[in-house]
Amino acid sequence: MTNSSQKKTARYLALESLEKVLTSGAYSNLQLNQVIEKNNLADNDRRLLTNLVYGVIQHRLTLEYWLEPFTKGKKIDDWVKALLMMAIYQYHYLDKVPDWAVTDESIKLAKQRGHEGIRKFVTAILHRILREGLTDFNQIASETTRASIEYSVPEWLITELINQYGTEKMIEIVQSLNQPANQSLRINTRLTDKEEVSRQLYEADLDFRDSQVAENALVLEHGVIANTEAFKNGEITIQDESSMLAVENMHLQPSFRVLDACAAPGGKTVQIAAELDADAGGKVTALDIHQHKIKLIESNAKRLAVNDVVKAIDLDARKVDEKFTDESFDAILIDAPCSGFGLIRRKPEIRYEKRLSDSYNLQKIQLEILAAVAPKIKKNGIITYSTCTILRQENDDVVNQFLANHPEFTLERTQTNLNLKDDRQSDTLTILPSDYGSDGFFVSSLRRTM
Ligand SMILES: C[S@@+](CC[C@H](N)C(=O)[O-])C[C@H]1O[C@@H](n2cnc3c(N)ncnc32)[C@H](O)[C@@H]1O
Repeated sequence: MTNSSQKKTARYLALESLEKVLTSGAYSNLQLNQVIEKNNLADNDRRLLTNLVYGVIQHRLTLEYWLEPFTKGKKIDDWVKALLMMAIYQYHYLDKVPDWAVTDESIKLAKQRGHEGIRKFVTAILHRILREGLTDFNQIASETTRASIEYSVPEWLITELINQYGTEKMIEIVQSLNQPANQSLRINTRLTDKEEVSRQLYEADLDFRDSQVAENALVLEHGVIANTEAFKNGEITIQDESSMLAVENMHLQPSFRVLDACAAPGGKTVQIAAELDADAGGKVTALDIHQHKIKLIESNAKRLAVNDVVKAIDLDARKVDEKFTDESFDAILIDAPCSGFGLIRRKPEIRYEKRLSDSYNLQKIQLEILAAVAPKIKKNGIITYSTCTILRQENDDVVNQFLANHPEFTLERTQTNLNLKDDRQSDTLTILPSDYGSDGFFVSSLRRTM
């Protein structure tokens, strides 16, 4: 146990966080936010902490594979295993930290957290690793198992990605998952425009570029958006570029009555709201099944000064019939609950937690939501169905099954903005995390024709 007078270093905090994520199912991003908020860390310590936590989780299967020959048959505590994985991660992936420093720091941590026996055990294993080196992946006979270990993605997901995209694309996708995610921002067009925001960011010394993917997006190359005046004033908000395409495809008009059926925390509700005008009768009704998330939508709307057109209600979208008459909305967004594989870069542990059966269970809910909401769109209106996953079970399969049961709808080609190359075979749009450095995302446009 730590002596409370000792300051917790970035490595100590990383180890604590890893234990929580790897063994108690904590979410890495929430855990990190909490630790960063609680401990007054210098910038470089914060960066090291984030790098270690994300890095070890991203490469978990690889690190376990490398560690296994050195701990074979030995029973070790979870935190000691996490400490050893963290050391291997630094030896292999962090060029800037010399091996001797990693070894010293790891042994110090072992002593701080454990007893003399553990210190000796960790010291012996680290010295052996440095002496003997790490096992080559070529020793793994099966190609899928090798890809699973090398890219640290469960074997079932490797197989599924090969089935859906082919081997070459699978490799591109899984390689991209361990790259840092783009930091993008959306311009709140209710308050400002891209030119004005660009001027402010330039003056604040932030490096940014135009988005290739979405119209009102900028991508930050360097710096922190949350400290800018534009963020504090609600002129910009943090949102992934690809996720902006759902609302950009709704073809909204200021007077529209809009339903956002799965809305919390409200990222897309506020994007919709920015297009509406209360004086013209515009309004977005935002539903979420979880009551505690409703206030997230409300505070988001307030922060971006669009609360005049937002009404948030806790309601299961499968029960919309209880509250709304048929054909009450000009446009509907179903940003469905999904497996979230498009977000692996931001939540690297997702890949280990889900199974293919989860996608099929979600498909059932997605179809139930679509079927319940369908009568609420006016004739000629569009239901935009989107997810942040890249598996067809929750995307094209859902759309095709819905269309098979609803002849009153047709699939319209989802528009791509700006410079996206458009060689799609399908009218739906799937953006892979390997395409533009954004999150993976799926958008489809279902027009009611009868
Ligand atoms: C992908 S998230 C939505 C993200 C949101 N559109 C945004 O841009 O910030 C899906 C949301 O659907 C909600 N949800 C899940 N099942 C639902 C249901 N049956 N009815 C309404 N909301 C549901 C979840 O609580 C979750 O907040």
